[in-house]
Amino acid sequence: MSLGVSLLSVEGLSKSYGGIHAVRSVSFMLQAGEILALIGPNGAGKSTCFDMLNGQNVPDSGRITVMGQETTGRKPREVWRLGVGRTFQITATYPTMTVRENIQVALVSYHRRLFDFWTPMMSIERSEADRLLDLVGMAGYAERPCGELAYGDLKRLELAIAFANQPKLLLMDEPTAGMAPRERVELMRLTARIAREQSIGVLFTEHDMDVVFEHADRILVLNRGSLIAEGSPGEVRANREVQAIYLGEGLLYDADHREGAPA
Ligand SMILES: Nc1ncnc2c1ncn2[C@@H]1O[C@H](COP(=O)(O)OP(=O)(O)OP(=O)(O)O)[C@@H](O)[C@H]1O
Repeated sequence: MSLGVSLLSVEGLSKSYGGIHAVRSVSFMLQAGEILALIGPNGAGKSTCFDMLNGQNVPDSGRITVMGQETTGRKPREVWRLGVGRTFQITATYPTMTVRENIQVALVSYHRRLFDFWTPMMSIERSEADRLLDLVGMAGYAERPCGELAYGDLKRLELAIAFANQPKLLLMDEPTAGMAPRERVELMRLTARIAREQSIGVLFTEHDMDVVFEHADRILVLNRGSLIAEGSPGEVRANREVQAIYLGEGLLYDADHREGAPA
């Protein structure tokens, strides 16, 4: 992991809806190759934060900087063009097209190539599409229609599509939603491996604490719009305020009951 380069810098980000302070003066940094989790109970402000980072929502105040360029309030496509990729909670692929064609469409879009009527779609960016399929362990799926894929494979395809845009920063809003527990861990393991190999920074939200604590280098905890904790998985687990928040949801990691802890 190449720490030192600040890929993303967020300073004093705030957003209110009427009287609801969805996000209150949130600040944090993300380095290249770092896997950062944003967690918090329902309504904590995670999605609002994400949407401001990817341009879908305009902050009331604060500043977002990606690789030295301010992106605050920029449109999603502009943010994407600066190297900020994203994956969606709901899969967004073309079911009647093959797996390879879905990646080819993303590559054509990324390179802004117009369809020319004399070049069949099948031949454009084919080798790059196959390289990306190989990257996510789906080389054998290239000719299969997307609509036939199991949900876990669709998620891996989406990851390949996200990497087709050569992101420097990848935003993943609940990437493992709807997946079986074993598949969740595998998807995040795959994401983390590729991100570290290619020095891509990843910011993800996630409700599954096993996924968070196993894969995040660092964790940010939001509660009622405010950042209440930030640190390594060990530090966040041991944080009293974080434990108290998750107590009601049965996710408490009670340091007092760990082996060796004082009674
Ligand atoms: N468009 C909106 N209009 C009004 N209130 C909103 C809007 N979007 C979010 N909120 C409110 O802002 C707060 C933060 O919501 P947000 O969806 O960002 O939380 P979250 O942490 O992503 O929650 P979840 O884990 O349930 O997805 C909540 O109180 C929510 O009701």
